[in-house]
Amino acid sequence: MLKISDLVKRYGGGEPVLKNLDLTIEGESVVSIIGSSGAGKSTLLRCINRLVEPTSGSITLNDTELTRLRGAELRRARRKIGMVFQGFNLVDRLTVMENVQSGRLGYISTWAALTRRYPKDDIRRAYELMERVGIAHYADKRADELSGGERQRVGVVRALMQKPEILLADEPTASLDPKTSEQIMGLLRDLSRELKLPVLINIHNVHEAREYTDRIVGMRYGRIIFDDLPQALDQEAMDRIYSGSPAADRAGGLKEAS
Ligand SMILES: Nc1ncnc2c1ncn2[C@@H]1O[C@H](COP(=O)(O)OP(=O)(O)OP(=O)(O)O)[C@@H](O)[C@H]1O
Repeated sequence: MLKISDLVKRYGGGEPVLKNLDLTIEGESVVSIIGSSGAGKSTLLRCINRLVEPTSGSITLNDTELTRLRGAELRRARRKIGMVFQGFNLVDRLTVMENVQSGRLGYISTWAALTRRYPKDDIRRAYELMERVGIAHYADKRADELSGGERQRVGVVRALMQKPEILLADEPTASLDPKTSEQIMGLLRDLSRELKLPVLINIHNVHEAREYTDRIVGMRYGRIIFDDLPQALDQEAMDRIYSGSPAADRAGGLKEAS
């Protein structure tokens, strides 16, 4: 379970961009965060894995209070948080298998990693996961020879190799065409169920949030102003979340979804 309490983030001396946020996510649910550009969605995700340092408040993942950790303890705790990125963040010149195994860095010795002598169990797990997401036949291909959807599948497998306790996805479909986007969203939803893994997705596409996630959290000016089932996201709620924002901010809104 992820529990965020009274989270505040202020960059420099300015206004807080996260204002006393409370959010709890239980296992096996896929939660999307929507909101206009600048609402604080990425900052929230980055506070969870401490890429951004919260100003105050607490974030607890299962029994570990992430906000208190420093140094080696923080590095250990970060391994429990899988991350999937908009731009995939693969190493292009490495193979799919090498990219996937980089999810085990921090678990295996530097020597094993440098000489590509991955433990047998890690190779078995990598093949199982690659098989599951349909990229096992690309194991020896260079990452830059794959399509966007295939690259994102590599990104997902790399994150799962960490055996994470939660998966955070920061705009995971923003670089993909609509059909591939839906496949990746469907995959994240199915993996969440199969692995009993909570997944938190920062997403601009409201249609995908409604179709593929169990719960939608709407942010505006650093606050959560909507937190409900997808079917509760009606026009009035959309207007509250997006009023005054450019149309592009509500990509795939209610009209396109219906
Ligand atoms: N490193 C930083 N230093 C200063 N201000 C920042 C920094 N990162 C983000 N901000 C500000 O914090 C606010 C929230 O940004 P954030 O990126 O979290 O929003 P977002 O909802 O993810 O937006 P988008 O959908 O455009 O990615 C914005 O006003 C942004 O300018």
